[in-house]
Amino acid sequence: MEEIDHLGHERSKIEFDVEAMKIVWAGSQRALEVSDRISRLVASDPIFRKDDRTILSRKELFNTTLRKSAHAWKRIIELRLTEEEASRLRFYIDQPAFMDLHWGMFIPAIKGQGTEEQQKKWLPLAYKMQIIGCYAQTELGHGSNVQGLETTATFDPKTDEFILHSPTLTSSKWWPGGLGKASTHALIYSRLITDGQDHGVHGFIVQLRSLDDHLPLPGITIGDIGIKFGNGAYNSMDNGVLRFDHVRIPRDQMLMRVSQVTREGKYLQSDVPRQLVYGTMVYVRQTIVSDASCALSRAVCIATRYSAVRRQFGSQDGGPETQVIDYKTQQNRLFPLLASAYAYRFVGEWLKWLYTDVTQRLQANDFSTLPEAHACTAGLKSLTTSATADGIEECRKLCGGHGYLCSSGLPELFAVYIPACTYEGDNIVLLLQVSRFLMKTVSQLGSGIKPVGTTAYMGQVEHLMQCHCDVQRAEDWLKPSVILAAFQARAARMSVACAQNLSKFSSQEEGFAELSADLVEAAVAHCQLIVVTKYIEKLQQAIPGKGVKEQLAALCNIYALSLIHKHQGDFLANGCITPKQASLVNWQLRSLYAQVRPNVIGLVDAFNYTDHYLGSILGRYDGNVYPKLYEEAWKDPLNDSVVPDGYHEFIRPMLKQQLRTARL
Ligand SMILES: CCCCCCCC/C=C\CCCCCCCCCC(=O)SCCNC(=O)CCNC(=O)[C@H](O)C(C)(C)COP(=O)(O)OP(=O)(O)OC[C@H]1O[C@@H](n2cnc3c(N)ncnc32)[C@H](O)[C@@H]1OP(=O)(O)O
Ligand SMILES: Cc1cc2nc3c(=O)[nH]c(=O)nc-3n(C[C@H](O)[C@H](O)[C@H](O)COP(=O)(O)OP(=O)(O)OC[C@H]3O[C@@H](n4cnc5c(N)ncnc54)[C@H](O)[C@@H]3O)c2cc1C
Repeated sequence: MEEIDHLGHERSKIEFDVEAMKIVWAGSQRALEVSDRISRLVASDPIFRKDDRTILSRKELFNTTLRKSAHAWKRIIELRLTEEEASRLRFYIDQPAFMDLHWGMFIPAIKGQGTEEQQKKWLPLAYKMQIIGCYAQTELGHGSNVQGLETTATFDPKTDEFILHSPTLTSSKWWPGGLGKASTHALIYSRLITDGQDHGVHGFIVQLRSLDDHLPLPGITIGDIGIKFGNGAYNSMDNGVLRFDHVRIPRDQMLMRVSQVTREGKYLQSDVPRQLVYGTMVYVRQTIVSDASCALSRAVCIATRYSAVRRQFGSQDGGPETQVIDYKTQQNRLFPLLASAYAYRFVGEWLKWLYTDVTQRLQANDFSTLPEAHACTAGLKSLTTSATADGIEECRKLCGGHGYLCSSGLPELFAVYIPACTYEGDNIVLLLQVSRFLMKTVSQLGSGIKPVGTTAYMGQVEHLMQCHCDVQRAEDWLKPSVILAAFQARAARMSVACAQNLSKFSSQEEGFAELSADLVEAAVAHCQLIVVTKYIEKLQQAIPGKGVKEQLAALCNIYALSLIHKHQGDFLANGCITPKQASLVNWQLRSLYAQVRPNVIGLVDAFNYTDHYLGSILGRYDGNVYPKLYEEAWKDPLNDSVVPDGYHEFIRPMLKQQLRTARL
């Protein structure tokens, strides 16, 4: 029987080349080919099914994680998948697992902080999965404040070993993914003590479990920290707890690229900056920005398709009711999220370039761009994950009641995504790092040090402090130069205001503590400017395909103007725009919504997500929502029997008792 495309009418209205847009979204024709092939491979393999995840017990869920990970590894070997293909495989399997930490943090940490000799010894074992590693930094008492970690690694010159110890309850390692049940090894961040002196936090490779029977090695207490938010979701991950009781490791298991301990116990600091100990976090924060565009685009794809299927009110003369996507309020909530998904995609691409560039420089001992890379990764990680978490929840609401069903895919997506606002650095703590960087930049203005990179706009601070926005008609808001000038003026004015207010305090520290809420807002303004700038730069490149660039330009304008609307308090209070110009933003936004409306199904089809990956009845490609929702309900285990278990024990006696009371 031929399948009916319930969204066919929508697809017939699309005004641009969706196939060409798929290439832009994937990054290249080759990336699209890889993504497409691997997504189909995963969707067609029954071991990777995920429709039962929310009803499995924790043990069953973890067992599926182990099975899927082992099967994925088998397929990687059998099919000789490249690193890119393997990473796509993990993406489409779509189940957080210990493998993420092994490949995503343990290996990068050894690469970034290990000496050549250490890399030669450990990386081949890790690449072949002969050991499984995790990244154990956070403790029960400290996560954000890395310098406050309490685990100690004390050098014993008699035996040429470090003694790992957890001196307090709060020093227990707590949270590391993969630690609880799967890992054989861990990168332990702990205070280095030599000759009674504390040298601060350093990384150590420590074996935790036997490679023969997986039992914890002597002196090691280890387990899972317990069930986390939401059904399914991040509970496939074995986040763990770990304590050391005087565990000995050889000296050469301290990662020694940044600093070394000699055979005699002497502590040596190399020319490499200490902050490189934090390098793995910079790497992962960069990947999290691209992940944000994936998570947001997934939610938006579901909400957009469903909004085109769903009809409510507005029927005239017995005709069809209005598609909810045609309500302006629905568009005003949904289209900026669609635009944000594209914006995060492009800023993620740029951040990847920035990270590659800084890594090459670090290898050549050029550390000049490290502060900028830290500020950009920290700030953009914070901005994009907060907006994505809120955006997923908004998409759930956009789907009305059915969005609350697990079969919509949105509750699980929300539950699995929200810890991104916390892990790899709490979002507020990270924004405070950005504001520190901005305050330093402002304090150096006029000193001859020219601001570069993403703070180059501060070089024109005098102009930005008093310039006026050049918008008279709504269409003027479509000019990239006008948008950029408004965002630059807002960011510069907010940073300068913070710097001026800071100078009123007797100490920088006191000022930072008192003004931290304002500082965070200045950091957000700076990060939003980066996203807008990188999107506009993307549009300056050649982008082939009929109508593709026009759609991307419309989305760029929606992204920027919806932010001006949302933060108009900042723009107005700082005198960057007038109230009249703020109202023209809304006029222009409405016109942009009308422009993209016929194309939105094409814009979400361009993500090229399979129904397996979306995991949502509301977001099905064919829009066949109602029969499938109805079918799905009957699969619930509660419907296995017509009369529920427990009827005789609880319901019947209650009913009978009421009967007796009524008779009395
Ligand atoms: C199937 C097989 C294939 C599989 C393939 C899989 C691929 C998988 C890929 C990816 C998957 C990844 C999955 C990841 C899941 C997420 C898991 C989550 C893991 C974690 O959460 S790990 C723990 C993270 N913890 C944190 O982020 C802690 C946050 N805190 C900090 O970062 C710091 O403590 C701080 C920055 C907040 C403060 O540090 P502190 O030392 O006190 O520093 P300051 O005094 O403030 O600053 C001093 C100075 O240093 C600069 N600086 C700080 N940090 C950095 C840095 N990272 N880099 C460079 N510089 C830094 C700071 O700006 C100051 O500079 P200044 O002196 O002002 O010039
Ligand atoms: C799902 C998940 C997976 C994780 N995986 C790992 C892992 O694999 N390895 C690992 O080592 N860790 C991991 N973590 C730990 C994670 O990195 C930390 O939880 C995170 O860095 C936040 O630190 P915290 O818990 O100490 O938060 P806290 O710092 O205690 O934050 C609590 C509150 O205090 C506020 N706050 C803290 N400091 C300041 C400040 N200076 N100014 C203003 N406000 C402040 C925060 O904004 C927040 O609102 C994971 C966490 C989660 C949730």
